Amino acid sequence: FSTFGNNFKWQKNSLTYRIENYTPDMSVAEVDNSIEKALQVWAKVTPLRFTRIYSGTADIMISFGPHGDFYPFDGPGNTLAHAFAPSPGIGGDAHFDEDETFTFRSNRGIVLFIVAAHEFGHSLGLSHSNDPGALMYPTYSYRNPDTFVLPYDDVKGIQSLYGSNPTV
Ligand SMILES: CC(C)C[C@H](CS(C)(=N)=N)C(=O)N[C@H]1Cc2cn(c3ccccc23)CCCCCCNC1=O
Ligand SMILES: [Ca+2]
Ligand SMILES: [Zn+2]
Ligand SMILES: [Zn+2]
Repeated sequence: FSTFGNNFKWQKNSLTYRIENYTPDMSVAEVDNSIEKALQVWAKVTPLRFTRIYSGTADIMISFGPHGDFYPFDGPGNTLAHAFAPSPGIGGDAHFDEDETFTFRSNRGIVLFIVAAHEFGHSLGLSHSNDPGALMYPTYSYRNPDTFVLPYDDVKGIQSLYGSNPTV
């Protein structure tokens, strides 16, 4: 695993997130569920807790499609999404490329849950791993969201920043 360094981590365990808009590829409920599960992947192994807000500025602002920062997207395939390391403002935000076809669990598209879990790794301070089985490996690979378990390399990485879950 690798991180952006110890000064690129949240100084609080309670974080807010906001889903600013939706992809037409999936139902609202499927997008909400994919995002919530992707955040729970990280909450399960750390003291981090996530609260959804519906207006104003959240720590993690989630959006699909054109979004006016310096990283325009690149059409279907290629880069699927990007996210910013912890910091005020755009830090933590996750942007998904609307040119992708996102799916809930089908491998006939890009599984939003997997991409979101990877992006939130960045939002929390992880950069890439060279372990091909790691969630934070630089390239996407299909995994069934219903049976997904966070690989150990990613658990070590996130716990190196935030420690383990005090309730288990
Ligand atoms: C890990 C993801 C969830 C997030 C990362 C982006 S990020 C910033 N969050 N680390 C991602 O999109 N990686 C590319 C990397 C990539 C693979 N290829 C590419 C061809 C061109 C450009 C990029 C790529 C080869 C062809 C396959 C293209 C489709 C899949 N794309 C990827 O896996
Ligand atoms: Ca793309
Ligand atoms: Zn962006
Ligand atoms: Zn990445």
